[in-house]
Amino acid sequence: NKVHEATGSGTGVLGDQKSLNTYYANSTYYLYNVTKPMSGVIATYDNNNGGQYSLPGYYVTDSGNTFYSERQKAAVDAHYYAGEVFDYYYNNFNRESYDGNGADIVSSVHFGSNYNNAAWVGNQMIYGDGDGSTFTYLSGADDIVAHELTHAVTDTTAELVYENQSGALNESFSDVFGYFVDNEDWLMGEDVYTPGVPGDALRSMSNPTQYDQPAHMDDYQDLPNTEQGDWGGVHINSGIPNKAAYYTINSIGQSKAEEIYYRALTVYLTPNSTFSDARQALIQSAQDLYGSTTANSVASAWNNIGVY
Ligand SMILES: CCCCC[C@H](S)C(=O)N[C@@H](Cc1ccccc1)C(=O)N[C@@H](C)C(=O)O
Ligand SMILES: [Zn+2]
Repeated sequence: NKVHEATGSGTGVLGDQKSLNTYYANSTYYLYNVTKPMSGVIATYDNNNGGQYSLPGYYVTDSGNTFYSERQKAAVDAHYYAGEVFDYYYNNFNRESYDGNGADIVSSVHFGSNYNNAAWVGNQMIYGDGDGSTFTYLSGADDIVAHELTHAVTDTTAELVYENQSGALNESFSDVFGYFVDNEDWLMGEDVYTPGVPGDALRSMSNPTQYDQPAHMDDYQDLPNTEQGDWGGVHINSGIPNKAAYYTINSIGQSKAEEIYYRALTVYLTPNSTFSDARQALIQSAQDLYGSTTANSVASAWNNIGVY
C-alpha cells in the first residue's frame, strides 16, 4: 500500500548503481515490494552463508534506504533482476508472476558456502556466492535470475521432468528465456562467470561446443539419470535445443520467437516431452500464431540439429 512504498538505491555485484523498490516499516527499509495488480510481493533475504538460518533467512534492510555495502550487493541484484523478470513476463505475456496468479517471488542470497550455483528450489530462488574463481555472486547476472525464475514458470505449466530429454528441455527453456531477458549476447552467465577471465561464459547458445556441450542430436550424451550424471546430462544436452533456439531466433526474430516459446511451454509441452515433441510444439505454436512460413523456419532450425 502507498504509505510503505519507497525507492531506494543500491550497488550491484558489478559495482553498478540501481534504483530499488523497497518497503518502509518500523523505521527501516526492506528489499521488499508489492507487485500489481494482485498484490504479490518480491522479497529478498540473506541466508547468512548457511549459518544458523534455514531458508529464506533474514530480510535485507537498511535504515537509510541505501544498499551500498559489499554484503548487500548480491541482494541488490537478486531483488532488482527479480523485478525485471516479473516485468518481462507481465509485459510480454500478461503473466503475473511465475504462476500467472501473483505468487510471491522470494530470493535468498549468500546461500551455502562458496556455492557455485543458483537454483529454483520449488518455492523460492537461492543464489550462491560462488568461490570467487569459478563464479562471483550468481545473482549478479540477469540471465541467471531469468533462468531460475523460468524454472518456476515451467513447474507451473509444462512441468518438464528434470531428467534426460525432458530435463534438458527444462534447462534449455530456462536458458532461452534467460536470453530473451538479457539478450545482449548468446552467452549464459558471462557477467559472473570467472571474474578473473573476461569474455568467457558457462554456456554459449550460438556455439554450445565452445563450452563442451553437444550442438547436434548425433552427439547426445547418454549419461546416467543420477545426481552425478547430472540427471542424464540436463546441463550438457541442453546445448542441442539451445542451438535450435539460436537458429530459430535468427531466422524469425526475437519477438516472434518469444511468443512461440511461451506458447509451446504453456500450451503444448507436457512433463515427459522429448526433443522431438518440443520440435512439434514449437512448429505448431508458430503455425497457430504466424502461419506456415514461420512454422517451416522452426522446422528447419530443428532439422539442422538433427531432431525430427
Ligand atoms: C540444485 C542444484 C541443481 C540446480 C541447477 C540449477 S536450476 C541451474 O541450472 N543453475 C544454473 C545456474 C546458471 C544459469 C545460467 C548461467 C550460469 C549459471 C546452471 O547452469 N548451473 C550449472 C552450474 C549446473 O548446475 O551444472
Ligand atoms: Zn536450471
